[in-house]
Amino acid sequence: MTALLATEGLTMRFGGVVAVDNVSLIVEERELRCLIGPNGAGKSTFFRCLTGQYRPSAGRILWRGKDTTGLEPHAIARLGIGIKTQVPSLFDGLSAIEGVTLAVRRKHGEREARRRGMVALERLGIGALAGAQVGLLAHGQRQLVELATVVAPEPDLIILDEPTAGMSAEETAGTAALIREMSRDHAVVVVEHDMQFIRAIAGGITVFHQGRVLVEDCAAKVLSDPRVHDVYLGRPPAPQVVVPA
Ligand SMILES: Nc1ncnc2c1ncn2[C@@H]1O[C@H](COP(=O)(O)OP(=O)(O)OP(=O)(O)O)[C@@H](O)[C@H]1O
Repeated sequence: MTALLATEGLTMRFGGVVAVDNVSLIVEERELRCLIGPNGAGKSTFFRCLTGQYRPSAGRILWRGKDTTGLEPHAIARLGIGIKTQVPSLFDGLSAIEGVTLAVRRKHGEREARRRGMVALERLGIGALAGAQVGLLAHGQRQLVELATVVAPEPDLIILDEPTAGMSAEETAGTAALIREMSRDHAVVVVEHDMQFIRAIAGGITVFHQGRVLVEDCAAKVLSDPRVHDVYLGRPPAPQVVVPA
């Protein structure tokens, strides 16, 4: 069967630096995958190639088997890929529902866009914040509204760059649960540093190291792999790594 998203030999060079080195990766429908790795491993560069911010130096990106290498970000969004970068995308002066409605209005009329926006806010547990001004929300709440704008257009694939950055432990646990829930209907790829979050998500993990894929497996195996501990955590595996079923 054709994969939802595939990269073939994806490579990104900056002068003499090979930030992403011949990465072939497959994401299936409704798969939940975390991309992890130490600082400088190439995760952000890979993310930016997938989202159209960078045009790869070599290799291909295939969406449902079709070559989409080098498409601009707006064209990638139109394929059915929802992207959340670390850069805030919402206007401070809008209410949460106005912000989320904007994200859906391209595809639907105002009333239907608002209805879908409300569904997305409720799905993320923040329906009560619909009327709140985005600029006045706490950081974690704002992140959830940003996530709602990504989910509301019902993309087939959601790509998130460090969605829990700056969140409290409670918000991080809540976001992990939400992302697991989202992955029932959407494929989700998450670039993340937070090991608590990665354990809580317990999806598949791809570990980057020096621009390449070092290990790719389920969370339980990856988190107890000595190679991962060597390069990523810099210490031997903990005696017991508990991963939720
Ligand atoms: N625009 C750029 N110009 C030159 N070198 C770059 C550029 N962006 C990234 N690099 C280099 O490419 C390599 C991979 O960087 P990248 O930011 O993708 O890693 P990362 O895994 O996302 O790291 P972090 O977790 O710190 O964000 C690093 O050596 C980095 O210095």
